[in-house]
Amino acid sequence: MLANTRGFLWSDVETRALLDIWGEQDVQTALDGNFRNSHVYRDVACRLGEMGFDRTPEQCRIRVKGLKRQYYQAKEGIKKNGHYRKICKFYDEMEGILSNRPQIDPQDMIDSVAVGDEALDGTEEEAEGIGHSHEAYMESTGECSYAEHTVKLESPPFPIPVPSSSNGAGQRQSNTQTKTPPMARPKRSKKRYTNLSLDKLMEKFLEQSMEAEENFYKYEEQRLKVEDRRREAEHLRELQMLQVLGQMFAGIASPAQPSTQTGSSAPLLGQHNPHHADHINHHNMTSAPSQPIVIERAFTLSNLQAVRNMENILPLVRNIIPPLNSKKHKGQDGRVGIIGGCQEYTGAPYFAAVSALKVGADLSHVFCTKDAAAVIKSYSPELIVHPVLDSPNAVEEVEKWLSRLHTVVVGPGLGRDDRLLGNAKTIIEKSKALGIPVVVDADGLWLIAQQPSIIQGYQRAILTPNYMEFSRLYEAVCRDSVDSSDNQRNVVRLSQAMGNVTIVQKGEKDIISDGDKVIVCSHEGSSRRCGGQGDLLSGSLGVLAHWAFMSGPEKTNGLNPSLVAALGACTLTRQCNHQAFHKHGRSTTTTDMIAEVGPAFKKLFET
Ligand SMILES: NC(=O)C1=CN([C@@H]2O[C@H](COP(=O)(O)OP(=O)(O)OC[C@H]3O[C@@H](n4cnc5c(N)ncnc54)[C@H](OP(=O)(O)O)[C@@H]3O)[C@@H](O)[C@H]2O)[C@@H](O)CC1
Ligand SMILES: Nc1ncnc2c1ncn2[C@@H]1O[C@H](COP(=O)(O)OP(=O)(O)OP(=O)(O)O)[C@@H](O)[C@H]1O
Repeated sequence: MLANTRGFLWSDVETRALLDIWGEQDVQTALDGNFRNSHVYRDVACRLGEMGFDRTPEQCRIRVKGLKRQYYQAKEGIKKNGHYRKICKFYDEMEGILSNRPQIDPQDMIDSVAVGDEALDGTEEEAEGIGHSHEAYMESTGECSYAEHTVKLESPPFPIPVPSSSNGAGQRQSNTQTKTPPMARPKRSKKRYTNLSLDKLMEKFLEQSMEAEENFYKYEEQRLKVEDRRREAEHLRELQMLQVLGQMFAGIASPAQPSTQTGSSAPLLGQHNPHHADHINHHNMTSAPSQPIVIERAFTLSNLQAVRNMENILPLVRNIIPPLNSKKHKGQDGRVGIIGGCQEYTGAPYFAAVSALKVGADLSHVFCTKDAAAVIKSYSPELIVHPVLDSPNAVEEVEKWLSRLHTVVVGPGLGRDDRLLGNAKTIIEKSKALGIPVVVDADGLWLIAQQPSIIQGYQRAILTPNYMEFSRLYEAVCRDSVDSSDNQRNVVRLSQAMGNVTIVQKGEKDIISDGDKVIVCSHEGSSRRCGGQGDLLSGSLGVLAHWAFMSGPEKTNGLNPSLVAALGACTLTRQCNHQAFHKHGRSTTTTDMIAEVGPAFKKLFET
């Protein structure tokens, strides 16, 4: 369990908050000289919680341990080669805290590692600073990469000499001795040999650390280049297609509509387009030079004439809806899997799964914990409920079904238990390997905020954060706080940082972006905000995403299928809200909205 949370990302803001608390005089005093410090870290975690950061005492302790390790490594690095400071991002903060404490010479730490049990006589704080160097290094890499990008440090190719310690003095070293400044320390002839070789070991260790770090960045750079090339090729294809479409539209444009065009010539590159509708705005927000702007031109050309308001873009959603006919068999119009549902939350997965059915999926599966399954089944006989998510072989159980599913929706009612989140992570990875569209909502987004790379760059992923979930994601990925004055820019920026994964930021207006284009949906809903509306959205989106990806570019007018699906799901959810509110007013619940899915769908997409 702990292993799952250990690597989870700490944002800079969170780390600074931790350091502020940990660096306080009373905390330091409590830690000083105390071998057992769990009560102190309980207090630290509690205070961190009051600041809005949900961390366990153990996570705080491990994070501090990693930071101390980095700090001592950096300090040692400065002594040795003067440019090792970069390994410790929070060097100044650590220096401010630790320099006020009794000095511990890094060499002492090395000595202590070599003599093993010697550290036991020091405080736990000191022992933490020196032990588990590999783990600490792995943590240190969490500073500049995500958990799965940790750089593995090779063990030294030679054994670390551990002197036999039959001598009691060799086994135990007093507290004061550990803290004695190196100059005043009595010489220990027996250890001199050990110290010398450990010096070399330390140098080698530092060299390997830097080499590993350099390699990591090298590979990361290569990976990004390959990704760029792939995206360029994709853009080129899109461009060609859109140009053809643009020409077609230009050819059929009637002279009776000259006011909708910017003249016979195409709009200037990057020029603001005055014909953007109030409800739906398409912007190419990419500041990259030629290609994306040309795409905007082609895109705008075709859409200037076809898209003027919400009613005009709905045909794209209509296009992707599979026709009903008697030749089809059960399952063909969609088999959706919801990954979520635990003891506390049984409504959310039910809402998502049943909404998927009501939109038009043929089969809707829920993969939940054992204790949630009977409850969810009792809500609806239409759902296929698998009580597997907390079983020891959860992933294998889900995997049996995965290849038959068309979409998975991860997160509604999942909860934040580490084991369930770990299983959800593996299920996402397996879905990606199968190319299945993945919608991530609610607690699934919590997981992604901890480990964005799970979904980063997967273009069939759609994330549906509410404002809170968005801020959490944004801070974790962009290492910045959201700019509340420019939501569209925030959404584009997050999408780009996530490798053009589609983001749907839900709210008063839903902002949808794939990092390249933005759609703003402000279809009329209501002011009733009962819980579960987001689940209706994610379940509907699951089905629409499958239909959109199945349809092909001619049906979506070259627009990213994720954008079309997202616009459809947002519009539908808001319409359901509108209709339900019309009937029930303040007493509207998500169940009332689900009852409106059929009529709302018909009104929006089938008339
Ligand atoms: N019937 C069921 O079974 C349902 C189960 N559900 C399931 O519950 C689980 C947890 O989901 P969650 O959304 O409550 O958790 P999380 O994101 O931590 O939010 C916590 C706090 O964030 C805030 N906040 C929220 N939205 C905001 C906004 N738009 N703008 C600003 N702030 C906002 C708000 O803080 P407050 O206003 O209370 O201070 C809130 O208390 C998840 O599995 C989900 O699927 C739901 O689907 C509902 C139906
Ligand atoms: N202020 C608002 N005005 C109109 N519609 C809104 C508003 N806020 C949210 N919505 C709509 O409600 C739907 C769900 O968004 P919401 O922010 O409630 O999600 P959520 O918090 O994830 O929901 P859940 O309760 O399922 O966790 C979206 O379709 C969104 O468009």
